[in-house]
Parts: sequence; structure tokens; C-alpha cells
Amino acid sequence: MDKMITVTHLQKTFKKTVKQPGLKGGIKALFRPEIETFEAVKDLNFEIPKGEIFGFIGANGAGKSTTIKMLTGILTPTSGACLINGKNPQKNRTAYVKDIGVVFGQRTQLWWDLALQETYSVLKEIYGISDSAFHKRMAFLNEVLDLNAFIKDPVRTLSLGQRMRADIAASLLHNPKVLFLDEPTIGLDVAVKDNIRKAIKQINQEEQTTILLTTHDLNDIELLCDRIFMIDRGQEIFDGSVTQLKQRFGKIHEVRFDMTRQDDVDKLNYQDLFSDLEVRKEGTQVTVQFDASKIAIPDLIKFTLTQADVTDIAVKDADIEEIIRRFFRKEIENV
Ligand SMILES: Nc1ncnc2c1ncn2[C@@H]1O[C@H](COP(=O)(O)OP(=O)(O)OP(=O)(O)O)[C@@H](O)[C@H]1O
Repeated sequence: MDKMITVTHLQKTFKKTVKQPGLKGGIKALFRPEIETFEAVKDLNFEIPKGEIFGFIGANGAGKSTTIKMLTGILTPTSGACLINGKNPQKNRTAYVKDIGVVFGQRTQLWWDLALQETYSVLKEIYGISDSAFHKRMAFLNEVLDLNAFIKDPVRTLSLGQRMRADIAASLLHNPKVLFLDEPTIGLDVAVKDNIRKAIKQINQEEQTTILLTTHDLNDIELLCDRIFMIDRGQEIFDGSVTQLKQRFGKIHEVRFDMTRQDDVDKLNYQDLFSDLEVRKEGTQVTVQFDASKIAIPDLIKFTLTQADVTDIAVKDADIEEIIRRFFRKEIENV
């Protein structure tokens, strides 16, 4: 398969001035600053084939943004290299930006006061897109992202979900080969997240766009990513499929039941009906961790309610931080 992104021995070191506490420390830092180096990205190596949705995952501060900034040409690596569609993002900047689209979920690249369609017209000029190519492209993006209902509205009046769809369309207007999506479903409600995911999947399948996706949402990971690459403190800790991720780090869906009677808790046996789940009992609280592709939540809840007097139910999915904690717990256990 064709390689679209190649990252070799990529490193980024930041220099920070260390300031001792107090006025004396402040003055010393001013005249004789103590410089500390901090390795935000350490020796990353990966290859992404054309058309893959690559989940780039890590806890806060792991080094994801720093890596994306190097891949998009905003930051220069301290050492190592990245090659995207055969181009070096730092060297072939003008040619390179035509190959990539970037969406930051927390920030918009759209002009706040312009109507959405005017924004697209401006981008058309910036990218030098011909009239016919532009109309064809807009028709496709309208179909996938359903922009028509709000395309005449100023960006500032759009809901967060509409704005995200509008931002994704803007990043795809020039038909890039690679799309960088940073937290595309952040802050959206479940139904809207679902729409965005469907659109991302459709674009990837119809156009073979290579997508590098950063997300803290495990449903994004499960439903979208062909492959997961996890980093912690700038270093790779996992590279594999979602199935391998689950095998290695455990189940990611969790339901917690609060029960009135200890007796019920003691008698409760999920293995009667279900296989492949993990049950933890603590006093009158029972926590079940399971794989949602094998066990449906309503079945699990129905079974529990027929077996025990339940006062509270909480459905909670493990988050990235929890998965990484599990990773380090396992590492310690295996020492
Ligand atoms: N310009 C900079 N100068 C100094 N340190 C920096 C700079 N940019 C990032 N860092 C540090 O590098 C580390 C990695 O940051 P980065 O933003 O890449 O993490 P992240 O994985 O994207 O986190 P988040 O999920 O919170 O966005 C952090 O400890 C951060 O404080």
C-alpha cells in the first residue's frame, strides 16, 4: 500500500527558563537565567498508508499537538523528519499546504462575521480553485455534511455541531490528500457526534483521504479508527488495532449498579448469561466492565434488575487517561 505519512526519529525539545521562587529568584532568572530542556516528543516512528484513519491518542500533555504542529509545518523538529505525500512540511511549505486540511475542534478557521458561503468563496480564491471544480466540490460537501440549511448564516450564529461541519467542509475544499482532525467531536451531543463521525467515514471511504485523528473520545476511536497509535510523555506506548487495544488494556465500557441488599450482590452471577465481562463487587456496589460490541447495555441492565434491588445505575465509559493508567498498572504487574 502507498505510504502517505512517514515519521522517522521525530523529536522536539523545548527550552524553558526555570525561575526559583521569590523576588531573588525572579531577579536571578532575569540576569542569569537557568535554562532547562524539556523533551515533548521523543523518537517517534510511524508510517501511515494512504486512506487510513490513524487514531493519534494520548493523555493531556502527551505531545500530540507538538507532533501535529511538526507534521503540519508550524513547528520545526529538533531532530528527525516527517514526510507527507513525499514532501517535507518545513521545506515545501507552499506546495505542501495544498496537500493537507486541518481542523482544530476547539478553534475555528472560519471568519466569524462572514456568511458561511462567503467564507468558502474566499477560500476558493486563496486555494486558486476553478469555478467548475468549486461547484462540484461544494455539491459533494453539501451532500456529506448537510450544509445547506445554514450556508447563508454568519458563522457566529452557528451551533457548535454546525460549525464543526462547516469547518470540516472548509478544510476539504481544496481536496487535500491528508486531513488532520484534532478533537472533531469535542463538546457535541451524542446525535451530532454521530453525524460528524458518519461524514468523516464517508469522506475517507469515497475519497481515500488519509486522516490523522486526535481524540479523547473512545467512541470516536472505536467507530472510526483503523489503527491506534498511543503516546505518553512524547513516546510511543502502543501501535495496533482497536481490537488489540481492548485485548491489551481491558474493556472500555462500564456500568455501575448500587444495590440495597448485600445478599443480592453476593448471589449475582453474570456468567449465567454473559461471557467475557469483568465484575467488581465493593460492598453494595457492583461494577461491570464489558465490550459493547458483544454485550448490549439494555440486556445487562435488564438482567441485573431481575436479580437485584437496584437503587442507582451509572453508565460510564473508560477514558483515555483511565486506559493509560491501566497500561502503567499492567507494566508494573509484569515487572
Ligand atoms: N512552546 C512550548 N514551550 C514549552 N513547552 C511546551 C511548548 N508547547 C508544548 N509544551 C509542553 O510539551 C508537552 C506536550 O504538549 P502538547 O501540547 O503537545 O500535548 P498534547 O498531547 O497535545 O496535550 P492536550 O491533549 O492537552 O492538547 C507539555 O508538557 C507542554 O507543556
